[in-house]
Amino acid sequence: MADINIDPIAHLQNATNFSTFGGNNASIIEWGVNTVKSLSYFKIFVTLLCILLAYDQISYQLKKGSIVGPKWKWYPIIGPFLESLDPKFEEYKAKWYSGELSCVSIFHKFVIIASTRDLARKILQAPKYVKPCVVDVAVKILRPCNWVFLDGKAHTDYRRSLNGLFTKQALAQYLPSLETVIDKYIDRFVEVSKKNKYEPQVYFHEMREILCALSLRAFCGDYITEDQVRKIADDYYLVTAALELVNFPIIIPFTKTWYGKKTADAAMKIFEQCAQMAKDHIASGGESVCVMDAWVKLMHEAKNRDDEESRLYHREFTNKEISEAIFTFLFASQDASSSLCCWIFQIVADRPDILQKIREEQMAVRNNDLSKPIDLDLIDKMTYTNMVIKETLRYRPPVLMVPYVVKNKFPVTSNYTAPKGSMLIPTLYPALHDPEVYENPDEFIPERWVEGSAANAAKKNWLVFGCGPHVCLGQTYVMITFAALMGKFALYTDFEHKVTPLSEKIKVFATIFPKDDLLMTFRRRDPLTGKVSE
Ligand code: HEM
Repeated sequence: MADINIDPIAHLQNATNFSTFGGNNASIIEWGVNTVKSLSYFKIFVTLLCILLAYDQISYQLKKGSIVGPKWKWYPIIGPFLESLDPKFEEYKAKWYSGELSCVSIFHKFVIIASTRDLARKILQAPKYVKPCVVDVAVKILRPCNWVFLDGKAHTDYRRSLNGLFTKQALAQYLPSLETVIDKYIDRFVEVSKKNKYEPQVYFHEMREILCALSLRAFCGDYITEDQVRKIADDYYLVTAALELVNFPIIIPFTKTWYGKKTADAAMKIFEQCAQMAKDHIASGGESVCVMDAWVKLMHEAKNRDDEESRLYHREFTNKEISEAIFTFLFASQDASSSLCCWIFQIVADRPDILQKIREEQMAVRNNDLSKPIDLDLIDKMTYTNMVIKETLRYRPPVLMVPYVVKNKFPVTSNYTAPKGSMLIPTLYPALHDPEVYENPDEFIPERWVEGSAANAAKKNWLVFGCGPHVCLGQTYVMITFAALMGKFALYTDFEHKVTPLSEKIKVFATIFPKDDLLMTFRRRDPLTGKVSE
């Protein structure tokens, strides 16, 4: 191969001409420059590559310290990047059970996975050292000024102003709209099955749609039209795809991230219009029936008060700000809630005894009076249905891990300090499958949640919704919505699940889903007689 002379580095020599180094130093520099000059581009490239590879390995070893992880970065620079494009639940699981702290390095990112209950809690409750970590492109899609990117006191203060929108009292106002959506989708699911001659078919997409419709009705009430709900529900998967863990950080037209941003912008535009309608409605003395109304009402009422709570609403939240916050609620809820929905229908359909108990409870809490609308009082009495929801969340926790980034060097254990800039991921699954707390953790046993049981007492293990300053804002909403949803579907439909070898296998798509995408049929059922009609 022909050597190519190095002219481009002539500037190095020029630099030495200005130096004030003594004789020895000058000759060393001269030697260095001459050596470099004698090299070809190819040799320089190879040398730089070797330095880069050595740096990559040494940096990995230093960060890894004593924790479990590959001895070397077997695939230099990229690490297990290709595997992370198609995450496998079994591989995650192997990682969690390989040690309480384990690591991988992908490109420049050093990732530490914490898999015990206590370490997960310690991290989630350490805002001094960590903050939630999102993929780079999330900032562009959710917009940099969005409240979810606030940290420390700014986050705590903003969060306090949102907590009021998801209290039980606030949620009670949204229940009538939710019941309307549930009724509509009961008809729809039966219709879809009927069209398919009651042959089992994939219901994964229908589950995502019903959850999106429920959320949008709860957040925006009737300000959002049916068509807008359908459009957002249809397109939302583009946002999920754009925010996958591994995605290109720059938005290039016609790529996944571009479609994701377009969808998010269109949804936020609709939410902005809804926010204005909510402001007009509350200003004219209207009742609060959705999250937007509740938010505007809190602002309205705060004008004449000066207590600590009211002071949180003393400023006017703009329509844009409200729309961005509402989008974060949708973003936080859509995948996790759809995951829960798929699993609960599959699990209950596969266990007719459990379905029967839910039905009996649903009739009992209504005193056999089916005209009774769902309210908080009714939900509070649904003890068994609630245990089934809790057990589904434990057995198949939608959120497996919550990525955080280390802001300041963090002594996670007495032997290991997580370096600044690394990604630190508390894992929720092992705490929820801890055999010391949950006997036979891989079995689905709703009864383990009876009042006074070991599972109920082990509050520290209940990490389904995280803990600490970023604990899930929507957890009570989830429990109430699913009690209403499961209750009505159990009463008014007869649903069957087709079990395949993939049904119990877990597919990771932001959250977790049955690998066969949930094959089901729904038939109409008379709640009083139990008669099923086609
Ligand atoms: C089954 C359904 C859901 C599950 C399993 C779930 C789980 C979680 C988890 C694990 C976190 C992170 C907590 C932490 O970092 O400590 C979180 C945060 C959050 N969730 Fe949920 N979630 C669900 C549904 C919802 C719904 C319906 C909403 C809508 C209101 C919601 C709103 C949020 C928000 C806004 C945050 C971020 C809170 C903050 O940073 O202050 N989630 N959720």
